[in-house]
Amino acid sequence: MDIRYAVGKSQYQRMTTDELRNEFMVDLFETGKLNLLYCEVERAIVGAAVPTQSCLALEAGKELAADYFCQRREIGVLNIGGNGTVTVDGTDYSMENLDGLYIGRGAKEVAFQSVDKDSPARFYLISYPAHADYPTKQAKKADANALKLGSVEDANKRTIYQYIHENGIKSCQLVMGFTVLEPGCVWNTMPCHTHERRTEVYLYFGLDDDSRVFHMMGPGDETRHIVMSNEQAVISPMWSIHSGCGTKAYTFCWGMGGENQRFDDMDHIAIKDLK
Ligand SMILES: O=C(O)C(=O)C[C@H](O)C(=O)CO
Ligand SMILES: [Zn+2]
Repeated sequence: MDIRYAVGKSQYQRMTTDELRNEFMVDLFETGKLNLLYCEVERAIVGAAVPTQSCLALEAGKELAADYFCQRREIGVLNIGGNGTVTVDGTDYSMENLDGLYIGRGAKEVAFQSVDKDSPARFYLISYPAHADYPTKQAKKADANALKLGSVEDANKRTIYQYIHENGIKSCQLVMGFTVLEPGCVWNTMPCHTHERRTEVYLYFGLDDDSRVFHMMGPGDETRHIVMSNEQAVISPMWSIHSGCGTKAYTFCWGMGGENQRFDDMDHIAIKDLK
């Protein structure tokens, strides 16, 4: 597992494009592999599993000094690919496109499988340390708390589907879901915000080869952007906005961990104050 150390605000001010990409952008989807990245920020682990012929088992790795991955951790899973299965301690969860799964602390064996190796499942994972056991539970788009935000005039009409949150699937600190932009809408989270109480990771997906999302980051008065392509994730530290503008509509998975789970606990920044 690679480790990504945290970058401070003052270091950020002087970083080049390549340095920003190397420190904050995460590229983990690889056919036939399960790749993980350990982030110092909130001790998040971000991962991607794309099983083909055989199933891929989630191992703790030496970085966790644990008997198994979920000994002290919880995980959120989102399938952004073809049909697949996640097996948790002998129970199979069938995962269609955009199905989610919360895996609680204490689950000993977790494995990922595809139904069709030519149209594999693409599992995105986000994990944080957990202090209590909550039951493993599947999430379906039809059961998500759906928040409709934005407008066509502001090019930001979108639906936020909340899976793991205060009033939905229970967790210790993980809050997770995904946001779908309407065709022709390109902005997410604008007007933007920070929330020093939580850090966030975004995974952009549903982009074709020629499309990109300009992910906005940094304090509101000192923004930079990172150009993201399909299935790339980006770490958003506590001091950073997280917003994006695509060359066309896209979808993204957001996941957070930290001090609280209050989705609306945000420090909003007016567009006129951005620099
Ligand atoms: O579309 C949006 O707006 C979002 O999805 C916002 C993120 O979920 C977020 O930043 C939550 O803090
Ligand atoms: Zn946020």
